[in-house]
Amino acid sequence: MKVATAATDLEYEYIVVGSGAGGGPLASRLARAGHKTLLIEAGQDETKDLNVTVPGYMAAVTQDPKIRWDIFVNHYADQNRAQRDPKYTWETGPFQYHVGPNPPEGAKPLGILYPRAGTLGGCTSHNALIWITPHASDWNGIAQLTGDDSWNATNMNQYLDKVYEWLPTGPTDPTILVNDIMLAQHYVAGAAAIGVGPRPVNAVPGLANLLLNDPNSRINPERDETPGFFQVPLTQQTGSRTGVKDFIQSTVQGGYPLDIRTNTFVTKIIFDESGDTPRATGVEFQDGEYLYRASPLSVNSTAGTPKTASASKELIISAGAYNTVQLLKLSGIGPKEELNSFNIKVIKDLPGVGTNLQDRYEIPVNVVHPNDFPILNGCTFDQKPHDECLKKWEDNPYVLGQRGAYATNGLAATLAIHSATAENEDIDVVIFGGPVNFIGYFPQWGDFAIADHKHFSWYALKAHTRNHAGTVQLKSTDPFDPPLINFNYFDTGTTAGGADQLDVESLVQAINISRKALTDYYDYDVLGGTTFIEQEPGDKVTSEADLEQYIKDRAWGHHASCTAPIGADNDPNAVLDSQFRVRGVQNLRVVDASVFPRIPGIFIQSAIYMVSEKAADVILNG
Ligand SMILES: Cc1cc2nc3c(=O)[nH]c(=O)nc-3n(C[C@H](O)[C@H](O)[C@H](O)COP(=O)(O)OP(=O)(O)OC[C@H]3O[C@@H](n4cnc5c(N)ncnc54)[C@H](O)[C@@H]3O)c2cc1C
Repeated sequence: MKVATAATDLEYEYIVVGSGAGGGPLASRLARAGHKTLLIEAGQDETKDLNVTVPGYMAAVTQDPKIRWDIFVNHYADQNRAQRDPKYTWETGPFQYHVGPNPPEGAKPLGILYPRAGTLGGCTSHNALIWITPHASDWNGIAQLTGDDSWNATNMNQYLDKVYEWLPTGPTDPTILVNDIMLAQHYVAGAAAIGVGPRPVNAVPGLANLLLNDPNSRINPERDETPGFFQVPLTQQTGSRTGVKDFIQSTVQGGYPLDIRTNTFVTKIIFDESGDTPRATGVEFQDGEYLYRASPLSVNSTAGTPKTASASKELIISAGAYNTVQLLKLSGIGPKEELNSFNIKVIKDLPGVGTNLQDRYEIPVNVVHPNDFPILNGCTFDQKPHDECLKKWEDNPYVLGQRGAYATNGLAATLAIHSATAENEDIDVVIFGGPVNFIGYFPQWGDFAIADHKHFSWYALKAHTRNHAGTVQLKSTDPFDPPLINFNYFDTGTTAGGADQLDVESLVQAINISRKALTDYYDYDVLGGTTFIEQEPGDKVTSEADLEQYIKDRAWGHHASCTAPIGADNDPNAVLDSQFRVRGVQNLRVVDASVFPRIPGIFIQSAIYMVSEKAADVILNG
């Protein structure tokens, strides 16, 4: 890969900061249009690492010290309340953690782990690969809010086509699943719980048929509202992870003028203030591995000397929902009071920067069987010579069905539901099933999730959540210090019109459906799967009130977004206009998960990729 090295090299037409879902496609498109473009990435290129390429390692990759950033967030400002979550984490030494109650003397409270990736491809290089495209209402909402018709869903379709030019996707091969009868029994029961299960005698072929249902169907005009049982499309091709990393690399290999500068951390945006309106002209950065203090390898890192790079046309910030906010604020773009309190010179008072933080709410029902799921036989998830599933994956590179368990993320099927408290006609809850013990994120969550092969989770995700009361604020003026992140969950966040309660009720309904799937499992005992015991929430948590408490204590999210939102011209909290331009300054845009006024769809990477393609179109074609 071509790498820009000396500071004197660094004059570009466009600079894009961050190579994730937002920055990667855009930088590639700008270069493919012939523009000299610099893509700056804090992390390094780990795209050949098996942790990244093997879908079955999707938990292991989030623990990889070369890739991971440990960000800790607060679900509740009240720490006593926050600590009701058994995932609440304490620091006992540098990157040494205690999880749960009774921390050792002197341990420092941190909050809830929010995994992030500092690496080429950003979080798309470590995410769970799930590919579910946005709802039409997501785009039409932005069109309505801004009066910019180019956001309407029909027009946005072209950007999905653009993404598919470089991103292969596909579901888990059904033959991998139907060989595991216990797993198949869970899946048919899930289908039965929502009224579409095959008859028991026809369970296995019936399941194979159900797994043909595509949740992203572009043929069904009622796709957004259609409940049912669906396959889960993944960002994979013949069982290897795909993502923007591939598009970036093929752009460089194709000889387009794209320079990638990895191990480079941008600390500040440079403005020319000589005119009436401040104009972004470039960035200050430092070279060095693992500079950000969220990286466990930062303990040994040393920053290089500060350098600069200039952009003659535009600078685009795509550092993700947390880091884009941090960079804007450190550069003088944000709420005046907060900037003043840190003695940061105000370039533009934009009160909305770092507000409006949104996410899903997710919650599991987990059971344990007395025996292992056969699909996981030989899987040790550790790349060691005894990892027979890796051998199978490596020995069968071309045929998806023969690559075995590692050719999937383990979450092969989902129930899609329109909950009783959904805001509109769209599906608003999905419930994924897989042979895993998933209870959310905490240090070493991946090891916990696959510590044995006996667990099964139905885990629910509430889409179109109503809470928009989260914040991202500076902790200090040190650019390597992660910011303060408060989600203000449920009744401590957006409560107008009973918003918090409506979201909780959707999740109670999801738990009840998950439990029905577990009851219906026994209707299919002709398949011969063994019995199980519910562990989470557990048989003592049954009343409505107890279920609500379980959800409020333990829910989590992993689609942080909306912190530098696009909005109407007359909205003082709108950070961006409908063309991604930062209001009140010139030559500066934001393109990543931050840009949404409302959290889109069910899974967010598709929406961000589409937005990135749209931004390229706007920048190149006006
Ligand atoms: C564990 C996990 C699983 C997920 N699974 C799914 C899934 O299955 N499906 C789905 O749709 N979504 C999933 N997501 C969410 C999705 O991957 C992210 O929302 C998406 O990648 C965000 O894109 P982004 O461009 O906003 O930010 P990112 O992808 O985070 O990219 C930002 C990049 O900017 C770099 N950067 C940050 N600050 C600086 C700086 N100052 N200087 C230089 N570089 C910088 C970072 O290193 C990073 O590479 C998951 C997220 C997590 C954490």
